[in-house]
Amino acid sequence: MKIAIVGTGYVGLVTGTCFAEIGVDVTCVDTNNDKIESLKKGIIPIYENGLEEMVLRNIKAKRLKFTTSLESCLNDVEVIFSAVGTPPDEDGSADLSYVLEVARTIGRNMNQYKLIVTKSTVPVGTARKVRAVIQEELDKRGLNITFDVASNPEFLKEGNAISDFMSPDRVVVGVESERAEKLMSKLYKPFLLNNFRVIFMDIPSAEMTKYAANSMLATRISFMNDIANLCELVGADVNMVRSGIGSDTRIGRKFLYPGIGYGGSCFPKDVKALIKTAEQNGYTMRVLSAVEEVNELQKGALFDKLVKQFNGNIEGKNIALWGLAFKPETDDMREAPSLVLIDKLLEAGCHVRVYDPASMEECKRRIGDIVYYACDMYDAVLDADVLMLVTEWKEFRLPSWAVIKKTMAQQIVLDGRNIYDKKEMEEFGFIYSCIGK
Ligand SMILES: NC(=O)C1=CN([C@@H]2O[C@H](COP(=O)(O)OP(=O)(O)OC[C@H]3O[C@@H](n4cnc5c(N)ncnc54)[C@H](O)[C@@H]3O)[C@@H](O)[C@H]2O)C=CC1
Ligand SMILES: O=C(O)[C@H]1O[C@H](OP(=O)(O)OP(=O)(O)OC[C@H]2O[C@@H](n3ccc(=O)[nH]c3=O)[C@H](O)[C@@H]2O)[C@H](O)[C@@H](O)[C@@H]1O
Repeated sequence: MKIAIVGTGYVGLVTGTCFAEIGVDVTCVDTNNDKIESLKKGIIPIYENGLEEMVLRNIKAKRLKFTTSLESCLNDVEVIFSAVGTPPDEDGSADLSYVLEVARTIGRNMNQYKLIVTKSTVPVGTARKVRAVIQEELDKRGLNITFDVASNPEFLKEGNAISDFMSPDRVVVGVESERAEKLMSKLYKPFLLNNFRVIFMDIPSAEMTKYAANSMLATRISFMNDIANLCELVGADVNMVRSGIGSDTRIGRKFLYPGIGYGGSCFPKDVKALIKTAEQNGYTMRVLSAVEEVNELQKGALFDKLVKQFNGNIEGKNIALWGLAFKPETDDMREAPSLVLIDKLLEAGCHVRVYDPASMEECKRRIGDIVYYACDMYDAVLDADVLMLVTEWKEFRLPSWAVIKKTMAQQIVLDGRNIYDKKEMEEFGFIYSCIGK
């Protein structure tokens, strides 16, 4: 089977490579020429565990190709997945210009049946717009060609993308025709041979499912951050509370970790977009507005602890930051809480030394040389008054505290991800504070 994937970002590249891995003939398309030239050589533009080997293997097997021209491969393929970006518009709603541009190119160039699948996260009604744009282009060309549109939102997590895609909890597919349903079943069957978990539904429900899923996960995080903040005030330990409530199977253990707020390219943008969709339909998403508000405040949690620790006198303090990415196992810094923290620290006159195993280049690209980029985690804490743990990378979990203690000017650790043990840290001689304890 031959398919095209348009957009070779986190989602498109993983989708294309995973389909190639199960034997599909895949052409990945992107308008970014540099990206495509690198990919042709097997150099991948993102940090994602296991992806590079898989890309190289499938290029070698000639199942994975890259091009900047959708036109050139369009009439060779039956199914086109669109995985281009849907960034937030100025008012928070999803910007559909890339999605509709892809639809227009398809309408202008297709000569026989196509199934056009939207994988990007898009608001309800987008598939209808995609269909209308393609039809408009076909009408201009005076052609009467049958085509289907489908919605197949993606639920992979960065850092775990390949395994999420290869063995998903479920695949959600919105379709309008039997032909489309058959094609999508055929494509996903190899991933789910012994336990077929493709949930077929109407297209608006599939589009809505994606926003509801991300919003539910964001809600759990903000709820736990609220609980954590209250735990601190009343003398409870949120880690205990988390384990106490998480063992109720109705609640479950996942996504209950308090921290310094959720970031990334999706939770912030998708929560905003759903609030906007409701607004456009005369409804108010009260819970989600609170989720957003709690998250914005939570990004300041470590800074507030720092201010409290020094009774407001933080000017000139040396602060070491471990972690920059919005979560471990990725170099992605979109909406990363670290950026908000760095801003606050610099504005207050602190000196900031940072270290992240994967995001140093990305951070330089975003903020330049306004902070010191340490060569490793130990270099970052040199003469530091305070160490702030921002992203819970594995290599930060069991550091050599004896070395760190000697290196730091003052022994203060503020843990934004609750990965250290308070008692142990105090025994080592550190002043230690985390979230919700
Ligand atoms: N990043 C993630 O973990 C997840 C993202 N999503 C959704 O998937 C969509 C894509 O997200 P990412 O992969 O993170 O975006 P990205 O920004 O990493 O990649 C998008 C790619 O599309 C390309 N592009 C834009 N217009 C194009 C066009 N007309 N033709 C060909 N290529 C074009 C861009 O050059 C870019 O390489 C978004 O809607 C996002 O919300 C869904 C699940 C997970
Ligand atoms: O639509 C998307 O793009 C994706 O968004 C999230 O995936 P991702 O953003 O890659 O990362 P997560 O692991 O969900 O983490 C998001 C943020 O929440 C924070 N988080 C997560 C879990 C938790 O318990 N506590 C918490 O603060 C993380 O630190 C991170 O900043 C969803 O988990 C994916 O299912 C979805 O496909």
